Amino acid sequence: MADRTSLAVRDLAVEFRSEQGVVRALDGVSFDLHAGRTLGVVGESGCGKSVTARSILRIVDRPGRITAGRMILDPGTPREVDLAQLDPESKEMRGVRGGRVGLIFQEPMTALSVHYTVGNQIMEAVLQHADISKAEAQNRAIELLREVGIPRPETRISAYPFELSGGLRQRVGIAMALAGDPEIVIADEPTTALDVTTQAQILSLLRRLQEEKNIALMLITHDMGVIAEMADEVAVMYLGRVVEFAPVEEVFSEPRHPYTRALLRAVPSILATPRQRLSTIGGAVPHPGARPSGCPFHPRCSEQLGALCTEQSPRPVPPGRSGAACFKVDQSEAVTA
Ligand SMILES: Nc1ncnc2c1ncn2[C@@H]1O[C@H](COP(=O)(O)OP(=O)(O)OP(=O)(O)O)[C@@H](O)[C@H]1O
Repeated sequence: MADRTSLAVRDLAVEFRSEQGVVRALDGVSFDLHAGRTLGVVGESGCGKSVTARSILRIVDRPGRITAGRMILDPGTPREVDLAQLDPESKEMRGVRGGRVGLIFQEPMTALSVHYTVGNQIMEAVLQHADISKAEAQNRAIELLREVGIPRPETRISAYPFELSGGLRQRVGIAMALAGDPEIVIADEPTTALDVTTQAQILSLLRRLQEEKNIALMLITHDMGVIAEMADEVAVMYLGRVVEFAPVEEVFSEPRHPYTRALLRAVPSILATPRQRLSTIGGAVPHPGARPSGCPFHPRCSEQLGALCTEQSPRPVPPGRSGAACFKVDQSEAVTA
């Protein structure tokens, strides 16, 4: 199948301004999402994963603001639109949110109300994006519940979310995300709140649905295990930047950025003995309001090259290409070129 780009994000910058100062949560983020493929977005807490997702859907919390960049949905087609230019409250953006782009939350109750049955809520979501009758929407809701593997969907549509287990609730969350027949689905830590067995089931469901519907999936996680299992390509984020981008095999077999290597060292290995301590990354992620000069990772980097890294900012990874924003990588690639 042709490699169709569903979304092209370029040089995206987001700032939160308050009396305490300006926090640059995203600092020139670029990547593409492709139909039928999964982009895994990984990084420690606070690196900008959720703000990236929320920017695409134009639901960044106040006082957050997109200050630069483009987010082109369906580039090069008659349906092309720059989401960064749309009014978040406009009809067009409401059609994108939950329609052309679906969102799966870590906690499904974020998307669900306790006051309505799951059937009513999915029907409502279907009706927002399709001009069909209520009876047709109800059939579609049952069909969606079946697609996400909910047993006896004809009776389950009458259940309230709190009557369902965490795993079934997340399946309903996925059904909600699919209600508008999206071409892109953004899943923000969709399995973090679940036990390991349920996590595996939900990931395999996501993979099956993605393949069947040729969805471009953006999967946000802090878990390298989830990345290994699900991603085709990986964007590693640090302090509001994509510091490495590569196909998943490359990220695991030859990680380029010192930060990616540190993340991989922090993953527990099945070969480790119970007493072997987990490697953790030294130091904490600085607050984006106090961004270090030069390469933002330099204060924690064991491989830094002195003034180059402390004073200058490495080039961002050009979208669509494998690479790392790192002077050491630039130097070693120059030597081998
Ligand atoms: N509502 C807000 N007000 C002020 N700053 C915010 C707000 N939301 C996010 N930020 C800033 O944006 C940065 C990135 O946040 P984001 O939630 O995208 O991180 P994340 O990588 O998704 O982390 P986590 O894994 O903990 O969800 C944060 O460090 C914070 O400084």
